[in-house]
Amino acid sequence: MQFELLYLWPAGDLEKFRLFRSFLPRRCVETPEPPAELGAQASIHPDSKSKYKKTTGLLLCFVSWGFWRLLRRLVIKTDLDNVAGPPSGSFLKGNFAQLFDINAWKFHQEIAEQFGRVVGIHGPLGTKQLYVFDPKALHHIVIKDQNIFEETDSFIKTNRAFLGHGLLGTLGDTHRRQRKMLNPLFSAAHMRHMVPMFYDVANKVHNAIQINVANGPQEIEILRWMTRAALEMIGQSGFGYSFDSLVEGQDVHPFSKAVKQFLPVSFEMAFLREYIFPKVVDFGPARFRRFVVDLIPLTNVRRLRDIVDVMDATSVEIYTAKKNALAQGDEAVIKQIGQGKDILSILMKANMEAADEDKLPETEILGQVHDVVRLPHALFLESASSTTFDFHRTFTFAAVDTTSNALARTLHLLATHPEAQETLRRELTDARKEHGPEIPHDALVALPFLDAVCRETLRLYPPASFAVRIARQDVVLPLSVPIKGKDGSDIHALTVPKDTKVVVSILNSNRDAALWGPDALEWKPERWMSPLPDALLDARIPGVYSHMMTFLGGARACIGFKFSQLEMKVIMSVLLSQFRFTPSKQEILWDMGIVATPSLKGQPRKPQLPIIIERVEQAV
Ligand code: HEM
Repeated sequence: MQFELLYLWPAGDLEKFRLFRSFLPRRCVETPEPPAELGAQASIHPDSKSKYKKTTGLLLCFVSWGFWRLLRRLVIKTDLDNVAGPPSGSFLKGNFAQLFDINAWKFHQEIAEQFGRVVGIHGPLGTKQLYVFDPKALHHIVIKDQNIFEETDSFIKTNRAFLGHGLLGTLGDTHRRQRKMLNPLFSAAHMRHMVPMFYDVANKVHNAIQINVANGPQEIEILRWMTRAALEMIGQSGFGYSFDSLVEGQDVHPFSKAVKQFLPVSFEMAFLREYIFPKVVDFGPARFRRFVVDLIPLTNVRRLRDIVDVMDATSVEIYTAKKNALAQGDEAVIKQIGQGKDILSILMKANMEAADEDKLPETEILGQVHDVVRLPHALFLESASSTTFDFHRTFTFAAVDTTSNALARTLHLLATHPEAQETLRRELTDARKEHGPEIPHDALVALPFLDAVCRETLRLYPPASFAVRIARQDVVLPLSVPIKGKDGSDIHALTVPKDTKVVVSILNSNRDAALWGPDALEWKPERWMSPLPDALLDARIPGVYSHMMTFLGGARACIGFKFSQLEMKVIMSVLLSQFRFTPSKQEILWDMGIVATPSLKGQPRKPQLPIIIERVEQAV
């Protein structure tokens, strides 16, 4: 088929037009160059009428097919039609806007209270979806039938576009291979090695705060410090790279700002991410997609592009520095790589030790910086980078926002629960008296109240409130407790049709009063100091962490959950033993987002958590 270009090009921008034309398939290159003055022009080939007819025919077929799919969806009944749920918010978006709003807390709570553990919700254009926190159904989704309930295309494709081919952007065998290689790095044994470095970072944060509060209590924006600390911890232990000196007044690494903005900006584009990106993300070569992205005038798209560029440039910088040091025979670096303690080193070490025939090609390690063929998915990442960079981006992104916001939440809760704060301080002070200021790994993880505070915070306030999966084939989803169908029947299991999206409600699973007891909505660290309710133990929640879904479960559970526990505990042991936290007078709102983030009521949304900090007298 021959294409004819009908162009409406801005006057005077001939260079851009030529670049655009160079991306077109060869058969389109006959496109005439526009007249010098450009402007709104139309060039229609005299023989083109029949071609337009063909095109119109094709378009009609496409629209009818879409219409048929839509009609089928509306007419053919499935088990999902019998599941009760809230009315649709709108035909175009279904319940999307209510579920994924930054203030969606109430909606999530209400649908759980009103409809129970399996809720029928509306997707865009009349599609049916499920919202689930029934324990047996969760077990099937994340463990038993995890190969059927996969991450959605939007999750995989957009993560791949923004973060590359790391764990968050891959499926199936590639994901399994990566997981197998990385799991040992997150074992309890390996975590021990990280403790001294974690203390080093925590002490620097302490020193920076100490300077501010030397003359009395001060209101300090603590989320910024938690983000800097979390980034530094993953930077050093993950990549042997220091992002930040953690000194007040010194410039924060641009990467730190980029990571902090990544999720809020992504969340603002949730609908686009979910329903539009997956359709366009594979279109044409990466350079072309990047060219198109540069033309899109939407502020959020530009912000996201710039954020991803910073993340990409930093990853390239880190990798290249190690690579060059290796090439020049820098003994210190080679020794460090030989020890294989950080993620990047593991990749490099594996390659150094592999037999010749098994060695990863340079392109896979160094990255096909301009190889747009091997990374056809890069949308924002013009420099289509390597697996190694992708690990870097994936981990910094996954590790920083989640843990820093969890830490900020914990400090905020302790500020609003002074008794719990004092109990914790006493426990930490005693331990420091016994073991010294850097409580060793085994003693630290065994502190019962510290552990209870972490668990309870991550139960009631999981940083990620939900995860979304899609059924790749028709599948039966059994339930622990039957639900009442709209027709009054008892439903023990549902046949979930292929392509149904399922929202796993981490939030409501963690707050299920039938399992946790009538005080499930209260923050009570003490609940972890006595045996947990039998109902909870019998329910067999499939989460990797303490009967909770906070870190999910199965093969795609959070790989860093022990890492995050340890860094939280180290930071809290240092800060709580020396500072007292009280709430700011400013009202804090927690935006649900992809990761729950604090901001100030009545002010333009900006992630921040002011908190009043003072030095504890006779701190140990
Ligand atoms: C409180 C802190 C954290 C929370 C609540 C959290 C939560 C989660 C959740 C819910 C998922 C599953 C996402 C999905 O499949 O939809 C996940 C995946 C992941 N997390 Fe975390 N995370 C935390 C900290 C960390 C840390 C510190 C790291 C790294 C050091 C990390 C690395 C990852 C990675 C790489 C994945 C993808 C795993 C895979 O698909 O195989 N996370 N996390």
